[in-house]
Amino acid sequence: MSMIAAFYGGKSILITGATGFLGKVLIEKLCRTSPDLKVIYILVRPKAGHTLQQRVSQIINSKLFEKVREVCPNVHEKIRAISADLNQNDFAISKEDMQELLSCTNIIFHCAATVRFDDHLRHAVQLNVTATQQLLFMASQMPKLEAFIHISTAFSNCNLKHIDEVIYPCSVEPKKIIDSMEWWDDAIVDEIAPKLMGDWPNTYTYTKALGEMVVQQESGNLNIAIIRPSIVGATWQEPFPGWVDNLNGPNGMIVAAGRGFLRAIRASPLAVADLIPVDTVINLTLAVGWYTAVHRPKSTLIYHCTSGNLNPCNWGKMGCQVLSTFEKIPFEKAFRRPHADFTANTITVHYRNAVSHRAPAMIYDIYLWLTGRKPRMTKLMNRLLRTISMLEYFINRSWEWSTYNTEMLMSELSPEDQRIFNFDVRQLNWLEYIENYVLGVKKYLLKEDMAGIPEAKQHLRRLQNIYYLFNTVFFLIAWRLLIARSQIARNVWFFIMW
Ligand SMILES: CCCCCCCCCCCCCCCCCCCCCCCC(=O)SCCNC(=O)CCNC(=O)[C@H](O)C(C)(C)COP(=O)(O)OP(=O)(O)OC[C@H]1O[C@@H](n2cnc3c(N)ncnc32)[C@H](O)[C@@H]1OP(=O)(O)O
Ligand SMILES: NC(=O)C1=CN([C@@H]2O[C@H](COP(=O)(O)OP(=O)(O)OC[C@H]3O[C@@H](n4cnc5c(N)ncnc54)[C@H](OP(=O)(O)O)[C@@H]3O)[C@@H](O)[C@H]2O)C=CC1
Repeated sequence: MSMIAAFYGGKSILITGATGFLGKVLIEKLCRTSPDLKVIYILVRPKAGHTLQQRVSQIINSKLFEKVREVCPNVHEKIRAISADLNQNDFAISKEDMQELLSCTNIIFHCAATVRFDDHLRHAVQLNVTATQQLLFMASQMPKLEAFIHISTAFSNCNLKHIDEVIYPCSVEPKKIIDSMEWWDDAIVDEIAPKLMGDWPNTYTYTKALGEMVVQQESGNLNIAIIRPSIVGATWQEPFPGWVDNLNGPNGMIVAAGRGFLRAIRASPLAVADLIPVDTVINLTLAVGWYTAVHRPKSTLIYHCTSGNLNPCNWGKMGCQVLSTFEKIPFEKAFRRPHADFTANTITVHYRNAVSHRAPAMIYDIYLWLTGRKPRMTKLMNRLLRTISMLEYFINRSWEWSTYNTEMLMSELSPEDQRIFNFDVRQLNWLEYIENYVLGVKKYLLKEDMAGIPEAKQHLRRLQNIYYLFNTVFFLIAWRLLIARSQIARNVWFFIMW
């Protein structure tokens, strides 16, 4: 019998960020392995014209929950959506709901965050720092609370090269920043942000570091643990390989490369690609929840959920495998035949952006304009280049994360739990994982049918022929202009003809 699965039986669990990438996989695994849990409270905001109930139904009826619907047919009754906005005071939760949460919750998993790199500092502080502080305050009023698990990121200290499982202080106290945000106007925040952020590359990583400090400072008597995943990718094994549903991190780049938009990216092929499958993160999270509640460690433990020091893979190997998977499993509606490489220096990057990214987009827009359609490719390409510029920081450096606590926890699990809640990334076969990842992007993110593969291959052959034709015409025109202007070129031409 799994001790972890049994532990969650009969429990009332509160999850923030339940509608996000990690949140959905967390609920899925909880409901599948502990169908006898009492209730999962999820804090959800109405969004994009959907009510809370519609949002929950969408999740439960999705492909990801296929197995859960078999194991736990009453899953609808297990999940109780509570209307909440983490940007509001008391999260705008009604009095009755708040009362129920305070009196019943046993475990909290805090996943909600803004993961945008370019978010305004005020908004990032509000969600990643102030909301964490408020949730801790709520937790301190919960008499039945056994554990509070905070999801952070391995990049919260990306300004360091070697990172231990400890909290590193930021130069300005988070409380001071929270207070200042109340009276600083946006102009002041914009001016002061670079100074506050120092060598953090974006507001996301900086505010996640502040969030950890808040957890440490406000932990009081709570049983708290922090999990720091690196770049979270598609599922490795559960509930099935390759599931992914957003464009964050590598996902958007795989789409852009597979559709032929992405031709070159500034990256160090030898830098470690510290990817971690989302089901591995969730298995560790559930194991940490159990361990923190049952063993009650004296201090707040931090768990690195990374792959680099146990089973490293670099961007070069990953890129090659992504491209070779496109040969077998091409994406539909490609703009150009997929082909991309890594560039190293700034001059090459500018050259490749002009020649391989902007020029084809402009040519295609001219074609759209000439055929009476709205040009859109240049705009799309500019967006892609902006996204790449934000990701570059993470693909040109390597970090070392120590994983003592994570390895300690692995050794504490029974063989049964090690199997059901596997977070041993040493068993991961990268080539197989990446192939399933690309396949998952095609099936679950782009919603493409496998039956369309022959047609997609034919489309790529057509694109190849257009490419050859275009190059031939371009070469002939260039050559014709050259021989019209240069005696040497004319001599070469007559020599060849002769
Ligand atoms: C030797 C051979 C070499 C071969 C090379 C070829 C290889 C191919 C690929 C290999 C993979 C390499 C990839 C490297 C990726 C590395 C990632 C590192 C990430 C480190 C993360 C740290 C981990 C974390 O803790 S947090 C989680 C990560 N967070 C994010 O990723 C968020 C990043 N996103 C943002 O900050 C924003 O979305 C931003 C700034 C990028 C874009 O903002 P903008 O306002 O312009 O757009 P949005 O409003 O967000 O969206 C508008 C529109 O665009 C669509 N979109 C969004 N993101 C992407 C994207 N990445 N790609 C494509 N499209 C995107 C979005 O859906 C919207 O579409 P609509 O139709 O308008 O709704
Ligand atoms: N994805 C990754 O690569 C990594 C993620 N992490 C961490 O994991 C956690 C989860 O990330 P991930 O699942 O990828 O993120 P997502 O962006 O997919 O999900 C974010 C979640 O937070 C919720 N949320 C955002 N703002 C509010 C608000 N004002 N009120 C209520 N809920 C809100 C979102 O709800 P809604 O659906 O309404 O927007 C969504 O459920 C984060 O803490 C992140 O820092 C760490 C390392 C890597």
